[in-house]
Amino acid sequence: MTHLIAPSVLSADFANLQRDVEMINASQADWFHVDVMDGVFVPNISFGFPVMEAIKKHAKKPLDVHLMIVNPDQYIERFAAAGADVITVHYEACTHLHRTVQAIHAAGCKASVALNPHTPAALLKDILGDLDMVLIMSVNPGFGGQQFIPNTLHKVRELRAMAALIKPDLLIEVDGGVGLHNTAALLQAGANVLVAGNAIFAAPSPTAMITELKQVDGSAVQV
Ligand SMILES: O=C(CO)[C@@H](O)[C@H](O)COP(=O)(O)O
Ligand SMILES: [Fe+2]
Repeated sequence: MTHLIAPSVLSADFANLQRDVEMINASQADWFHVDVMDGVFVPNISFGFPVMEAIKKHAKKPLDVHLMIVNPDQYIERFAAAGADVITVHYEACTHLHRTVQAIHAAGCKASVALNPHTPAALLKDILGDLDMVLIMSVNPGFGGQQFIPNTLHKVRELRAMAALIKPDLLIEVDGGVGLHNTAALLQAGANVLVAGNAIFAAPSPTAMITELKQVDGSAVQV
């Protein structure tokens, strides 16, 4: 499988949301990355169900929903009903993570767990076999446009090695500060889903940037 590109709608122009959704539909992007922030788990509030439903109404590609909220269990079914295809919950927000993952699957979605920059990949060992994806945060969650934390590369490599034994087809998504400068290295380390917000929406041509990110070949890079 070649890698997937998931533009982060958080960086879109919300006053022209339909235009930006159509741009992603017509581009080589694979998923819509939808960042939900509650102002408690992270120091920012983004949007909730009405905006997500508006995105879903026009989106022709899967919705990859990144829940930066406390008590995600309370809302799994509603996010599934609002059109989520992949649901990511944070390791740091779930006391009974196995139960949460089961609830995501029962709601008909792919299940994914996100790790904050300080959370070791090894903590997922006993649940990896139940996951479809792991999201590695390469910035502290809460805002778009932040700088990539370099230790992420090491963490992706470590997780890919762990997954080789337990879950070889695991998707590894990297989220935060991703752009043309680090895409090849991330692919080489073992990532296969890349979220990009600022790199795409601040580019002179977002569509062309998506094509460029999609065409990066990680095989030739040494990291
Ligand atoms: O989850 C988050 C931030 O918490 C991300 O999805 C960002 O929205 C990515 O934006 P860039 O760092 O690529 O600008
Ligand atoms: Fe995100």
